[in-house]
Amino acid sequence: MKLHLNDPVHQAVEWLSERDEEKIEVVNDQGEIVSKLSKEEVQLILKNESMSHTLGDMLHGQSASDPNQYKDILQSPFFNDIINSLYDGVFITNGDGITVLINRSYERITDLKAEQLIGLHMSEIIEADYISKSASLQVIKEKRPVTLMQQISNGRNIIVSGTPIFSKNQEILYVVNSVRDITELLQLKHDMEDLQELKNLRQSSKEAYSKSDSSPFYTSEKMKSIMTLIKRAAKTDAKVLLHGETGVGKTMIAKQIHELSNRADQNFLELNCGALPSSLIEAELFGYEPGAFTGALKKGKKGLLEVADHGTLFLDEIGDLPLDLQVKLLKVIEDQAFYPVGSSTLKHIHVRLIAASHKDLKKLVASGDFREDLYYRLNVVPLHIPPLRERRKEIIPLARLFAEEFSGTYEIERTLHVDVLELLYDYDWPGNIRELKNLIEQLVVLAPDKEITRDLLPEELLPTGQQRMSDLDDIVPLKAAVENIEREMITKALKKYKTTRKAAEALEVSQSTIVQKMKKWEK
Ligand SMILES: Nc1ncnc2c1ncn2[C@@H]1O[C@H](COP(=O)(O)OP(=O)(O)OP(=O)(O)O)[C@@H](O)[C@H]1O
Repeated sequence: MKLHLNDPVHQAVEWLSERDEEKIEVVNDQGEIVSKLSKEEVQLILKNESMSHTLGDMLHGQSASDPNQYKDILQSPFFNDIINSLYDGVFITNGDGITVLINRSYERITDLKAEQLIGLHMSEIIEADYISKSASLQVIKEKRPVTLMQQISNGRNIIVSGTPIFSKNQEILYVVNSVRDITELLQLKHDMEDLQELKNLRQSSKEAYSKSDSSPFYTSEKMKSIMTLIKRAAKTDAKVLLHGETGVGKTMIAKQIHELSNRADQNFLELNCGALPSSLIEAELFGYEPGAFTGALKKGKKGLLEVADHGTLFLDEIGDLPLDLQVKLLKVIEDQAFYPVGSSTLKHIHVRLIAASHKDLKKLVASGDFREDLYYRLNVVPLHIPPLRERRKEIIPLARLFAEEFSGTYEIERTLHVDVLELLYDYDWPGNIRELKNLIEQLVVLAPDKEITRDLLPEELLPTGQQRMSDLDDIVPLKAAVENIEREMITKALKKYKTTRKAAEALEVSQSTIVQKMKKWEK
């Protein structure tokens, strides 16, 4: 015979005493067996229950009054294996707030051991300063899941989410807390990001290696949009003013503007206004008549303005042009004509001017070092060329291009190991593309094997803490050693001061010395 959950308890008592059966089956509305009760169990429960209660009340009451029924589960090896395999910490208290179980991850995160905690009430754990506050006590008080931040005695911050487990009559049997270390969470997030970065890097270097045509110029979004402007400006005769740190490729861009313009089959000439003294700049720009000044060529010389007629003249480091020459240049722009030094014959010209500066010309105007009228004349199309570190996407394709180029020049095939590419990518390149190009040339020449590996990289490219001591035992010709030190010091100064002028000041040499040396290393 079966009894229903709604049948009174006394019916079960009577039924069991009349028959000789061991167990009675209790079913629900669907006829499913929900429990099998023995005589002993019924008698035991009867001690606490009234005879008028139903079997349903009795069964629910049994779970409420006996949390020990879960004790076996909590102590079973299988359950412990599961709990210990979790990455998150687990901390379980009973409904009174007494610790009954913690897993290994909790021990790892908090440095607290099970032996220290099991059996202690949460308030004792707080009192002992093991934790700052208890999620379990709050869960017990509020009878709902709670998430809070706790500080642990080892100094870590953790997030605890406590969830109550209720009996059928809504009493809390246990509180299960899952615990996460915030520092670990952040670390995981960083690891994920690093992994993604590395994947992108390997992907982009793979793509770069598989490209057959070597034209990786301007793969970054920044440079692509600058190229759009360049193409537009190239179609006109508008003057372009390029601004950007040394070595970012201003000269190269000026050449491209020329090549994209309808002057492409005429001359493109360049004058570095920072590398020559004022009198020589004047002679270079305007040319001179025979015997115009001491040391002048006998037959005179055509100025760049004249040679560049119908073509393009690129005035690099325009910020270094002395004020008296600024006035003369302004006049050339206004008149489209000039007098060579020592001559009374006016030369009419039709030259496109492109100027460049690593200095902020607006500031020079403000300080009175650059004429405002000339600034506005030159600044028709202003273009800022970002430093390489702001367009890192280009580092790897460029490095690869230079490695190919120099492999061809020196007739030795050299490729860059992916570790090297990663370090190149991470470096800030104070000397920009020029510095990158110089380094790759050095590496191609010096690498003993086909693949260029990270041990050949200069110290400044290695992550901090992995830097090598200079190999002082190597004997090299003194000239080469001095040059290496010069190069190292200039690179360091450029990295620190960002501009050739400030680097020159710090190294107590002229700015043109630095520019000349960098250009020499480039060759
Ligand atoms: N996009 C590029 N692709 C390949 N090589 C480049 C690129 N941009 C620059 N370079 C190379 O980098 C070196 C430095 O470039 P460039 O002389 O144009 O820089 P710059 O900004 O004019 O420097 P400075 O201000 O010192 O005159 C040159 O050897 C140039 O060929």
